[in-house]
Formats: sequence, C-alpha cells, structure tokens
Amino acid sequence: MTAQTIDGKAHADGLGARISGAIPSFREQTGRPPGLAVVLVGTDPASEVYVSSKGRMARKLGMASFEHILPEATTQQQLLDLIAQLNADDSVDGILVQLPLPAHLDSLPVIEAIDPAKDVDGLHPSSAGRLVSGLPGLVSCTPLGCLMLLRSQLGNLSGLDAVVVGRSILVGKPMAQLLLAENCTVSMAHSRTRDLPGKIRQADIVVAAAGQAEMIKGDWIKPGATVIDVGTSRIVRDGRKTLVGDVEFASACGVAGAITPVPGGVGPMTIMCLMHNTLLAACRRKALAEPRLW
Ligand SMILES: NC(=O)C1=CN([C@@H]2O[C@H](COP(=O)(O)OP(=O)(O)OC[C@H]3O[C@@H](n4cnc5c(N)ncnc54)[C@H](OP(=O)(O)O)[C@@H]3O)[C@@H](O)[C@H]2O)C=CC1
Ligand SMILES: Nc1nc(=O)c2c([nH]1)NC[C@@H]1CN(c3ccc(C(=O)N[C@@H](CCC(=O)O)C(=O)O)cc3)C=[N+]21
Repeated sequence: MTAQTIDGKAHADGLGARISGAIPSFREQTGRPPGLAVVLVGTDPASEVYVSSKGRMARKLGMASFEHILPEATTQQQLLDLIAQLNADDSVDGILVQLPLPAHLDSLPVIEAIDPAKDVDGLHPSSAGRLVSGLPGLVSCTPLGCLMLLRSQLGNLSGLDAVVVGRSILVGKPMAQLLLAENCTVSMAHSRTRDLPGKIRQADIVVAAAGQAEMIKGDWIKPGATVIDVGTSRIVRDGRKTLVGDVEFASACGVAGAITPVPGGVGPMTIMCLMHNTLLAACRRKALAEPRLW
C-alpha cells in the first residue's frame, strides 16, 4: 500500500484563487487593498526567505505588503515603537513579527503589543484565549492550514484519535485546540513524552511539529492514518542540502493512508493562511461581510 500524497501546494493555490477573487470587492468598498506588515529583525537567511515569500504572495493576490527589515541591534523599545506605529496605521490590517527574534529581544511583550484585531499570526494571548473559548478570532496560520488539509482529506473528524507532537504557542497548542473543536480525542506529545511510538500508533491523525528531522518512522504509524508533517529541517544527504520533515517519508508512505510531503505540504498552506487571515482581519476591521474562503 502506498499512501496518498496530500498536495499542499495545489490546496494553497485553490485558496489563493478564492482570496484574490474577494479582493476587488474589498477595494471597492474601502478604496484600498488589504494590507499586511511583516517585521523581521536581524539577518537570519531562512527568515529572510520566508519574509520575502510572504510579501511576494501578498502582492500577487492584490494586497499591499509592508516589509520592515530591522537591524540585528534593534532595541526592545524601537521594536515596540514600530508595532505602535503599525497598530495606528489604518492601511495595515495584519501584523506579523517573524520569530524567533534575536536573543536580546523578548518576544512576548512584542506579541502582546500587537493590536489583536491585526494579529494575523494568532499569537496574541487574546487570540489564543478566544480559540480556547470557542470565540471567533484569528487562528495561527500553520494549524489553520493543517486543519484545512485534514477536513478536505477526511471530511468529518469527529471521534477520531489525534496526536499532536510539539506544544509550541505557534503550532502545537493551537493545533490541539482546533482538533478538539472538531471533536477529535486529542493527545499532545512533547520532548518529555514516554513511549512516543506507542502514542503515535494509536492515532488516526498525526500532526508532527517537533522540528526533529525524520524522527517519526513508518512502523510508528497506524495503518491507514492521516499524517500531517509540519516539521522543516535542513539536513545534508548524499552531500546535498535537503529539506525534510519530522516524518521519515519513505517508510511512512508504506503504512499511512495519506501524508503531506516536505516541501510542498504544510509550508505553502501556512503562507496562504496568512493571506487568508489578512483578508479576514481587513473585513472585520471594516465591519464588512466575510467572504467564504474554505
Ligand atoms: N511548514 C510550516 O509552515 C512551518 C514549519 N514549522 C516547523 O515546525 C517545527 C516545529 O516548529 P515550532 O513549533 O515553532 O518549534 P518549537 O521548537 O517551538 O517546538 C518544538 C516542540 O517539539 C517538541 N519536541 C522536540 N523534540 C521532541 C522529541 N524528540 N519528541 C517529541 N517532541 C519533541 C518540543 O517539546 P518541549 O516543549 O518539551 O521542548 C516542543 O514542544 C520546526 O521544524 C519548524 O521549522 C514551523 C512553523 C511553520
Ligand atoms: N511569527 C511567525 N510566524 C510563522 O508562521 C513562522 C515564524 N514566525 N517563524 C518561522 C516559521 C516557519 N514558517 C514556514 C513558512 C513557510 C514554509 C514553506 O513554505 N516551506 C516550503 C519550502 C520552502 C523552502 O524550500 O525552504 C514548503 O514546505 O514547501 C516553511 C516554514 C513560518 N513560520
């Protein structure tokens, strides 16, 4: 048996078409496009790539993109001042601060300073609390993209056993909350979990977000399970730099029912969900009807 490969790129393209289709109406009603501000501090090459791809996608769909690249030596106060300026700028509907920040900066106060109405990353405690409480809000892009893929693959998720590997504020925790809201029975695994293979073997749905290259082997997976691989690690294989996930793709393919590849799975959905959240935030800020996007 070979698992079905879930084509995240194709799903993201479909979502992107619906987003760009909704933008002309937003422009007509407000006289401007939805605007996304992305803030990057320092010169981490991987982060630079992500930030520029987010800006490029925003422009491609017809949004305004404001990229703020700050020097490594930026102070906490300078960063907070920029956030205040973006909060006050009506042409900015979404603010994303690329993480991790350089070690001398404290990310939590920065995240807390973002206007929750513009929190397109879903990281503000208000966004996290609304998700737990079942209130409408902005949901972190990566878990939202994973949920879209799972819904389209499986339809109703009710009653399924799900394991989320990783408990970060950006991915693992909101993912578990979304699955719980879908009536899954959810386990959260992390670095102190005992018998991770045994836990994963019980699961109809595995979401892997540990950042450990190819840690999860095929024989850990329940036959027919749906595997969503969030992890992205760069390794050297056969002398070549390769991007791999948290799941050993080749062995998992022989056991899983369906699996997302790396690259081309969750990554493209993350970027498109950022666009989704920016349009949603823009419509809500202007009290316009929200388009149905998925
Ligand atoms: N494709 C995409 O769009 C995105 C990909 N990513 C990728 O996903 C991965 C996770 O990202 P993020 O959540 O930000 O990472 P973090 O480093 O913040 O969190 C990693 C989590 O995994 C857990 N963990 C680490 N090692 C193990 C292990 N051996 N067994 C079980 N659990 C483990 C940690 O446990 P503990 O809490 O105990 O330390 C922690 O909860 C990274 O590879 C990142 O690059 C992230 C965002 C978007
Ligand atoms: N505030 C914040 N929000 C984030 O959402 C956030 C962040 N900080 N910091 C870093 C992580 C990582 N992340 C990715 C986004 C897209 C791909 C992606 O598109 N990957 C492509 C491959 C790209 C390549 O080849 O490098 C793919 O999987 O197909 C990957 C990872 C968002 N993150």
